[in-house]
Amino acid sequence: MGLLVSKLFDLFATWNEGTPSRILLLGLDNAGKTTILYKIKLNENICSIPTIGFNVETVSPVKGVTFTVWDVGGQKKIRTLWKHYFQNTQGLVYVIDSSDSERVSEAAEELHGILEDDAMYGVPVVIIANKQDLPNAMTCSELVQKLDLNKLTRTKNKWFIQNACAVNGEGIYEAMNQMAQMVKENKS
Ligand SMILES: Nc1nc2c(ncn2[C@@H]2O[C@H](COP(=O)(O)OP(=O)(O)OP(=O)(O)O)[C@@H](O)[C@H]2O)c(=O)[nH]1
Ligand SMILES: [Mg+2]
Repeated sequence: MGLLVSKLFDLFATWNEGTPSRILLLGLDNAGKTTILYKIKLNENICSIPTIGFNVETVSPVKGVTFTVWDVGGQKKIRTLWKHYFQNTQGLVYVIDSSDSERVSEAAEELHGILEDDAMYGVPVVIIANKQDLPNAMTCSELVQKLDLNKLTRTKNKWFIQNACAVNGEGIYEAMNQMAQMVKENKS
């Protein structure tokens, strides 16, 4: 009997691993979300246009891990649509244009707004400090301050910040690997 239960448990674990986790990819317009999505999916630099609506792709950025990634347009007038994608989200990837210091407070406000929603309670967050190739890109430690990331711990969201450059792919694997770990920890 014990053996049967153990076998069933293993079977369930395998099945559960194969189920894609639902990941939401958000951030202000022009942050680089769509560029990141297709870098992961195709390992190519696509010529992106601003997203009106969303893109969704199933990707396997890390061995043994499958994500369904929802990339939702970030223009101000369509950010009110973000909340319709929150339900059942298992991880949030929040993308920042690190060279855009003028809009970093707007990016912070939107991030905290997302995480105030009940549906996002406890959802782990990976912040991608994108566009590190551009001059005057803010560093991760600057962004921790400017985005007030320590507040997230108080709202029960584990977080991690990763430097990246979507155009050459630097830091993208690391960000996804971290997301995979955090989603796994959150499930168990
Ligand atoms: N220099 C540089 N440019 C980048 C990087 N990542 C993205 N871009 C450029 O930034 C611009 C916007 O990228 P998108 O991926 O379309 O941005 P988005 O976040 O999807 O924007 P919306 O769909 O409007 O919300 C494009 O011209 C990209 O080529 C990066 O790491 N470095
Ligand atoms: Mg886009």
